[in-house]
Amino acid sequence: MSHPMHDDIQEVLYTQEQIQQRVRELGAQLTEDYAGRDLHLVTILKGSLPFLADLMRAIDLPLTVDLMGVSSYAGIHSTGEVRVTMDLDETIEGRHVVIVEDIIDTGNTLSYVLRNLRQRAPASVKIVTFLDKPARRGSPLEADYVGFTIPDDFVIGYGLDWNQRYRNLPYIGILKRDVYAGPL
Ligand SMILES: O=P(O)(O)OC[C@H]1O[C@H](OP(=O)(O)OP(=O)(O)O)[C@H](O)[C@@H]1O
Ligand SMILES: Nc1nc2[nH]cnc2c(=O)[nH]1
Repeated sequence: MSHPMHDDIQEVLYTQEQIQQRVRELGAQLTEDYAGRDLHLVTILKGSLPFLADLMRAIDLPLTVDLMGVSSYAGIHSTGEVRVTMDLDETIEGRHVVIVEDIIDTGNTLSYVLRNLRQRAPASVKIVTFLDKPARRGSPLEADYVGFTIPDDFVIGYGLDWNQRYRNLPYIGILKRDVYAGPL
């Protein structure tokens, strides 16, 4: 059945089933790597919420979760200016932190978050990102765990937005050019 939201998609990159499979694999890897340690997941809002919700249930360890609101995109463009919209609730000092991100693109957001979190003296910091788009990276930045490496297209769904919309698409797709090239 046709639906306006789905009509805006040029191509489906990853289906719901492919996403779930890959998240299970990432969860199994983290379960192995963090066995015996207290894992603290720090999620970067808002795009990472669906990934966090799935990933945390795929990790078979005692863990804790906190949220940090960070934003830098307007439409399809990075403003280059990272804004903290909500700070963490708990201290991360002495804790084993894994940052949960939906996508690393230019790397601006995570470079900022890494600098910010390292000042708080955690025991360790690693990064898990569901998507990695290395083509547009400004400075070298590598995630420790990556779901999928994608080409240089603007993607939406599974939490990822365009102007705050499409986050509820259950799959990841490429947005049609005429959607973001046209009037809002
Ligand atoms: O590597 P970068 O080029 O910095 O891009 C990646 C960031 O962009 C998106 O966040 P956005 O600013 O759109 O906020 P949101 O998660 O609330 O949508 C995404 O969730 C990442 O945090
Ligand atoms: N929705 C979305 N947000 C992003 N932030 C950085 N890159 C992207 C992208 O390709 N899609």
